Amino acid sequence: MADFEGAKEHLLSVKPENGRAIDSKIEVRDLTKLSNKDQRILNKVNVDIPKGMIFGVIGPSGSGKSTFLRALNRLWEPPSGSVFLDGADICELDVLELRRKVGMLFQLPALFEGTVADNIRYGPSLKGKKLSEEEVHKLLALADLDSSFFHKSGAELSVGQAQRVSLGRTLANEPEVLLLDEPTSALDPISTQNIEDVLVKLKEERGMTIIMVSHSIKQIQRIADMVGLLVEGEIVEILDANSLSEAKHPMAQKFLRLSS
Ligand SMILES: Nc1ncnc2c1ncn2[C@@H]1O[C@H](COP(=O)(O)OP(=O)(O)OP(=O)(O)O)[C@@H](O)[C@H]1O
Repeated sequence: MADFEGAKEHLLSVKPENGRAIDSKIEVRDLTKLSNKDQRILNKVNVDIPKGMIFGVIGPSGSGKSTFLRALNRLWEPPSGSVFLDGADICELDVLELRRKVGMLFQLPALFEGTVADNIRYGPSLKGKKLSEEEVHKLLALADLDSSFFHKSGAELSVGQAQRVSLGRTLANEPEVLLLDEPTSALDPISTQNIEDVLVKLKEERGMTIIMVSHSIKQIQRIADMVGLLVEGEIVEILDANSLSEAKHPMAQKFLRLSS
């Protein structure tokens, strides 16, 4: 397991606005989003996410978790505030290149027509690269799918299998960061565990930075290193995933009490 103790201490002790955290992969500064009716969906969110960490995002329904996640690969453009990837403002990066580096997985998998191999090959093909059979098999294995899936049609897969193909398709772009929006909420416990195992492996073996929204406190405790608690569009606390009971914000305490 990677040693995050220094990064954790730093994250817990330094206010992001006071400067860049050590080895941050993602820095979010004063990220704000208003709704059409001028309601604050996100309100000056500041957070530094260290490289190679699984960072969980939890909070009540409607608190802005998905909106936060979607800002990180420009599924919406921040009207106010900034997001930096390795110190570079993401608004200054080519958006397709950004989305290769910062891959995203949603609650429900949406596969393209065709075989599993077609799906896995899709991202690289946009850059003119055709993955070899061996490369596809490696990606299948990485997503915990055996070689029998290669020729299967996306339409004949279970939701759990399709979610793993989605993960393999995202990994084919060789992302450095994975954004996951409740990726296991539609899955049974076994499929959930398969995905969790893959995520932990990606972190430990590839140093991938993973940011995951989840409604499951238990899941966050199982796999996350740090957790950001979003309440009414604000990150009110950042905690060690093993110390959620130490939350001090009253809404955070209430949310955690009712969720456990
Ligand atoms: N494009 C939009 N226009 C207006 N309001 C929006 C838009 N997108 C989201 N919202 C509102 O912003 C708030 C936050 O939504 P978001 O989906 O980010 O919350 P969430 O924490 O992910 O919720 P959940 O846990 O239920 O998925 C909600 O009140 C939602 O209705």
